[in-house]
Amino acid sequence: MNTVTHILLGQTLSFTNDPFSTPLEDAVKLERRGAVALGQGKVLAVGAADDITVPQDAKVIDYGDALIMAGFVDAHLHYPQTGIIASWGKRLIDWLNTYTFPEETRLGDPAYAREIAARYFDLALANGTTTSLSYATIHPTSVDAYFTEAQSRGLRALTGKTCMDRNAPDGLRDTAQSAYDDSKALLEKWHGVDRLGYVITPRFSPTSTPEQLSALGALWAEHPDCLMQTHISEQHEEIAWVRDLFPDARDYLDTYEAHGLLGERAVFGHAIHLTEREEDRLKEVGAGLVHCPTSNTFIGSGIFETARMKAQGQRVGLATDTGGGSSFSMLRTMAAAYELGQLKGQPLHPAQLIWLATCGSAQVLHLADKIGNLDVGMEADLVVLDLASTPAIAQRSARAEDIWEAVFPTIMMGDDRATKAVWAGGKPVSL
Ligand SMILES: Nc1nc2[nH]cnc2c(=O)[nH]1
Ligand SMILES: [Zn+2]
Repeated sequence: MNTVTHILLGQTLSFTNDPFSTPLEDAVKLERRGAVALGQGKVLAVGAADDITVPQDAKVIDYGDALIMAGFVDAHLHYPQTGIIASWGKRLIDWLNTYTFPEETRLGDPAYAREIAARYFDLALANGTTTSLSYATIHPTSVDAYFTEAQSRGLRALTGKTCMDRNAPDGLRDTAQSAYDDSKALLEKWHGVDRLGYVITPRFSPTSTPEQLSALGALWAEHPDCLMQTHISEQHEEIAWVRDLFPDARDYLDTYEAHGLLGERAVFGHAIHLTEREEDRLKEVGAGLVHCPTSNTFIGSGIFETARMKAQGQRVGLATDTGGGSSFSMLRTMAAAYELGQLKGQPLHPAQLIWLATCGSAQVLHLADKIGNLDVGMEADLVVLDLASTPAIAQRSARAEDIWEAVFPTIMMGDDRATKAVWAGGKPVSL
């Protein structure tokens, strides 16, 4: 028997289809005065408040005009870079060497890794992000720190030990064999425990030898239910470097494919400057591409063409890429995606932006049957957004003529002040 423990009242937003390929009226279900019934960590009912019966023992929480929707799913970030977010003036390779690698070295200290993991989840939850797919550092204890923190908060969370056996400083390199052994041990320890998922994680081709890529490809073949995440085609200098390092590869994607690191459960961060062959192959395989718009402008990488990639039939998610990205907020990230779309003459509709930050990312993570949408049977990970969280936003949303005009000012100008409440696994999160 499913016992309803909580009824949440407010405006509700659910997706019934992908708004990139389906007209809005058939893609989104909105209730002006909606209700969500929760119990056993799941969504048990969603509908018009008038249509939902409130069991006697259920606690009713009325959020007024606030928007109740699925919690945000951040499909690519680096929790170890929390402390160096917003570091000035470098492009990718310089940025890695100057800011990132020294900070990631510090996470070799398990106590520091625990401190940063806790800080990261505090910030993510304050911004309404309920699931994060993060990179860890090369240190196995950095994976333990992240999973332990997520587990204690009841979160669905994913990460993996970042593997690098070349072109990284002393103290931040493993080997092909130790990357395989450590990843395997962590996978066996954490994958499928509670709401946690292990992700096989070669950082990117420049920091892995062909031997290491092959070792991780072999591990993935032994555990095909895991995701594999890495970076691809973020900056032109990086692509040229990959060409030098892998002279026999057809292109950047081939450096992964040749080593068993391409498949439906692959999650590629950035994917900005792809060749036609790479785009065709990624689509054929059904791999996930993750758009990281604040990172792409912050590091000066280029413009991912979201609308074009979606029209091609690519699987696309959205992410902060903290700390190359300049924010912990998926609202800010949607705003950046909108602005980049404008630069390409392809403005994304607010429904498409929200879909990317929830359903789209969940699809890339192969978790769309569990998270990323407000629907019966889904895990109860929710964010409740105040659509009038600042005077500037409130005065604009006050004259809105429909929900999209009401929500767009929060997408463009909102931050953690818009997070009225967060629910994770059916429980309220204290913010
Ligand atoms: N933005 C970003 N790109 C990368 N490519 C390889 N590592 C990284 C990283 O940490 N951040
Ligand atoms: Zn990244």
